[in-house]
Amino acid sequence: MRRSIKILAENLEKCPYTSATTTTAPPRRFSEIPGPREIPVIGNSGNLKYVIGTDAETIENYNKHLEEMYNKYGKIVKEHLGFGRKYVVHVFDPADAQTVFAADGKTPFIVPLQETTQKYREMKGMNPGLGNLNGPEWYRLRSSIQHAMMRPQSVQTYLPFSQKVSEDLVKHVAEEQIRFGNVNMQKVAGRWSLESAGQILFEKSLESLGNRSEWADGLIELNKKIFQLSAQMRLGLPIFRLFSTPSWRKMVKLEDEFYAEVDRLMDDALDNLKSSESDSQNMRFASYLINRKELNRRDVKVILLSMFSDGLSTTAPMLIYNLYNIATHPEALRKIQEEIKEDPTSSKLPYLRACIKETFRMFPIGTEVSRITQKDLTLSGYLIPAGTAVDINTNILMRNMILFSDSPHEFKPERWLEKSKSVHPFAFLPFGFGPRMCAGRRFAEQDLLTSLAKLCANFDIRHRGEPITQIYETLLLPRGNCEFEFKKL
Ligand code: HEM
Repeated sequence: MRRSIKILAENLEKCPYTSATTTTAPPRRFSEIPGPREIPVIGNSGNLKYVIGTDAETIENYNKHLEEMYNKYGKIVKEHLGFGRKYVVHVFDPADAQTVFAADGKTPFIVPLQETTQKYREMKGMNPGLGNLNGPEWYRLRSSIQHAMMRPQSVQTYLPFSQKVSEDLVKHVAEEQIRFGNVNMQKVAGRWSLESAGQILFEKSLESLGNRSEWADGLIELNKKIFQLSAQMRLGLPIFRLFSTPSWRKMVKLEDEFYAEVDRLMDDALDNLKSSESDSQNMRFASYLINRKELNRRDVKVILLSMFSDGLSTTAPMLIYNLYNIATHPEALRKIQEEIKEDPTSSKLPYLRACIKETFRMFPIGTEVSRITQKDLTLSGYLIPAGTAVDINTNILMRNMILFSDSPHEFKPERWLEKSKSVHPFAFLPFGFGPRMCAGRRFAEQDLLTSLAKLCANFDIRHRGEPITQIYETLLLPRGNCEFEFKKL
């Protein structure tokens, strides 16, 4: 990891943002970090709006609250969460992000994205899963999938399945277009991500893009409700930690329903797969896992469940955001179509890749990448003691005026193709960084590239109506008109 930091840091001198943060003065005290006024018990004055008014609009605008804090207090802000919770330090400077990641060590510690899911799994005697674990148990499970998930060559094994899913998607989109006159991508993207998860994780078609689309819609809706409620409970009063509140009981019911379905899918897959002596390089994911001697069936299920639940809510919105950018920029669609026409079998597609990268920048799926520091650090000149929760606000960083000064809110895929333009290497972190970087990154990138290429090669795509924006529902999910017109070429 140190080497990758070194490589990424090669452009640093060119960045005005970084040099401003370099200082030799002794660090200032933690208590001096700027932030909203603190009120005993409640914590930050800013928390009041979440405690008093956990209405949907307040929660949905949490990302705007972060932006306001950045505008008001600057590139480092301290917030006390109140009600027995501790401080979180928000950083909005890529140089600080680099310092935090450099200190990650072999087992970076994180604050779980969904505390409610962690609590539910603990209550049921389940392992909390990759994205909620810390320490040696996280390391043991993560090491066992590193080879199969993170090496580009390993993920290539799944290319034929990804291509099959993209062909099913094209067929499904054409049918929906004829049937409804427009395609509701909120539904179709969810079915697509479920189908892809089935192929990768359960080694079979779930027929989500075929005759089981209603079943798929039900599971996706359930997952959406869990994310919405989880956002409310994360920002509201944390009474559910102590008592069984109505929200907690509702959450347990939703999670029960979700796990009953996923458990059945995992058991079906594992009962049908056998241990094999064949070359593990060419095995699909579940087969690869059951052939790992260090993993028992329970471990395999923990990994499958983590991958399933983390993948379901991320790739579907990313497909929608990509389609939106492409459909609202006809010249970009034309360039993608020309690129594909020139070399129909190539998977290089530099222009489409730049469009995807630009969409990750403009529509980040998460508000932050979190870490709990394991040693004392100096961030923006302030001393941060070990054990502090630090949120690296990727959402703000990737649309920052200084870092993307020419046009942070414009869709400009060309910025990723122009070699002369240097972007701070820690300003663009859609998948996080280091040993805890998104475990599904390669799958997500491959699926998006393959399916977007297929859609662009087959259709002229149009978006009309209310623009798509983002709202906070634990992740940053689409709001606006997600209906598209797909005209067969
Ligand atoms: C397009 C989509 C996606 C984005 C932008 C995304 C982003 C992220 C980010 C930012 C993290 C935290 C990384 C860190 O702390 O440094 C993460 C973690 C994770 N992601 Fe993704 N993700 C995506 C898709 C997926 C998919 C498709 C899967 C599964 C197939 C997946 C599985 C996971 C898992 C298991 C973790 C936890 C890793 C750990 O803590 O060891 N993600 N993702």
